[in-house]
Amino acid sequence: MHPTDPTDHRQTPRVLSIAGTDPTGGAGIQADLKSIAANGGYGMAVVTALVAQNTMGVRSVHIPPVEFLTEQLDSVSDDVEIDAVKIGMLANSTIIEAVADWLRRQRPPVVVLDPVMVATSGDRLLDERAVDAIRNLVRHADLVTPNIPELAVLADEPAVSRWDDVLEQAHRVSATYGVTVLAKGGHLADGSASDALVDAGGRLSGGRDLFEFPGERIETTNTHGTGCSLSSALATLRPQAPGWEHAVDRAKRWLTESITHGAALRVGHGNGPISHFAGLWAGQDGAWS
Ligand SMILES: Nc1ncnc2c1ncn2[C@@H]1O[C@H](COP(=O)(O)OP(=O)(O)O)[C@@H](O)[C@H]1O
Ligand SMILES: Cc1ncc(COP(=O)(O)O)c(N)n1
Repeated sequence: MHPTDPTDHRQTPRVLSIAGTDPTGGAGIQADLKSIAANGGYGMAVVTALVAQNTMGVRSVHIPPVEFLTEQLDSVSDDVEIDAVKIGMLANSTIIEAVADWLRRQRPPVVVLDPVMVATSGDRLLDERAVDAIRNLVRHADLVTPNIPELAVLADEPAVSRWDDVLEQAHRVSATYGVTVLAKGGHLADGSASDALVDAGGRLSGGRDLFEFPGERIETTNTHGTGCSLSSALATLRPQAPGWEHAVDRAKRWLTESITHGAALRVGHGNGPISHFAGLWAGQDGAWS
């Protein structure tokens, strides 16, 4: 039963995305809102940066004054009880500080941080000088979801390419920052796309420090926004699930189906988007009454 069923007293999670934009709808805030809806949440969004981008790359970035960011954040939290927040593109250290300040004042029960640094196209989305600030922000999160290059930056170590090394690096990041880590294997070169939930403090169910989520690489170029979509799905599912591993298991199954059906959308000429509602649409027969 879905939580919006009036006979069901569970609350639909109210989920806030704090992120940049993608006018082609595949990544950033636009992807987050679709992902939150597809996973049973009520989506809200605060924009950190306006990004002129498409499936082929980033053209330019416009950053509104930081006071306006704080005004947006307070507008939401002064009015709405937020069950979970997903933080994505933050662009520079001034924005990171403003989000950290707001978290100190208004911390929602679930905070997922996707430490966005570089787009799939290779364009930078975080100022190189802001790396220390993002490392500090990790300490405010419950879950951080780095891809392999981002994991290495957080660890302040060279990037690794073997899965066992990824797990060890994720363990060190978890211990250093006191945070649960979802290490994402989408950048592995061996035909797999496995992820792993790692917590050096044994905060996972049963006091475990590792849950692995094996996955096979789908042959597709529709991977724009996979990280954005996964982190918002996790922020949405965590308030509904008994533990992080349950949320990751469901999110990964949903993401795999959404990646599989991305190409059918025929959006753009580069790295296309995923199909966030493929599972929902599969249940519709298409006949008009
Ligand atoms: N080609 C693919 N086939 C299946 N799963 C994928 C593929 N590419 C990425 N994923 C999955 O998408 C999610 C995002 O992974 P990744 O690409 O590593 O992060 P990011 O989008 O932040 O760079 C992970 O769950 C990863 O396993
Ligand atoms: C505004 C914004 N945020 C994040 C990404 C990264 O996307 P991906 O999930 O493909 O790494 C992006 N391209 N644009």
